[in-house]
Amino acid sequence: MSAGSILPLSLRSMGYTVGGMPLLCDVTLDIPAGRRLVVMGPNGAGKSLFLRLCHGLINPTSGARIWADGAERAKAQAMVFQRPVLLRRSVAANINYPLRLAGLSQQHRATKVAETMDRFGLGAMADQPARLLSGGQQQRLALARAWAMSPEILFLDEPTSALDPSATRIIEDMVEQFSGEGITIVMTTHNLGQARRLAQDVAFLHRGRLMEHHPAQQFFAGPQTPEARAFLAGDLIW
Ligand SMILES: Nc1ncnc2c1ncn2[C@@H]1O[C@H](COP(=O)(O)OP(=O)(O)OP(=O)(O)O)[C@@H](O)[C@H]1O
Repeated sequence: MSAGSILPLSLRSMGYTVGGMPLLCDVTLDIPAGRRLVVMGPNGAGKSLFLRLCHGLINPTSGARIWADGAERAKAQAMVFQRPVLLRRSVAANINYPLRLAGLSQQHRATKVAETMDRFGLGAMADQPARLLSGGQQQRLALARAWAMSPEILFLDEPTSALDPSATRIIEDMVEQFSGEGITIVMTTHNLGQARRLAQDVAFLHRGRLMEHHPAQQFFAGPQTPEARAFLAGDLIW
């Protein structure tokens, strides 16, 4: 952990119960800086909930989510969803808006927006309405906008599940670039090939429980629970 870092993120017996129904139970896990963690599991396992709890969109109803800097909701983090949430504004304005909310000066913002568009090939679309971009371009913009906020950790909830293979490839390349810059990645995916390509660590959830948390090689070579074995074999849908 570097001085002032928000990482590791420590989850201690974290749970989330709604209306007496436990949706996530007793998750204990450390997310250290600089790793790519892929969260896997069948439909309804609790993957999205896990990400939303980590990011702070919702709070655990039991246990704890502890950022290393002690903040209740760490600032140096961002989340990107399966369907990008974009403003009815231009591409450039979409990147600019959260920077303004974060209090960056106009000059600093202008530099950052230009750098971001240039870096991710969005310059030619700067003035286009963001919502008219293709799905792949919109997701590229959502990731670029998140990157512009200089996050230490980025949560990605099935970022490519609505995209075709070439758009998926671009997003995977971006994830690898972010990771190469030291940004910690936590992402969910249903795509086993993608998980194998991107994961350094795997957390496997089933019915709201963390069944396995291992380095990716170990998980794929020898899953330890019958549920994870069945999942990797394509035999566990729920
Ligand atoms: N606010 C809520 N109130 C009640 N139930 C919820 C709420 N949020 C999620 N759930 C339920 O919790 C379970 C886990 O949902 P979650 O979206 O995290 O699953 P997931 O692993 O991401 O699934 P999928 O792979 O299908 O996207 C599901 O059964 C879902 O219906």
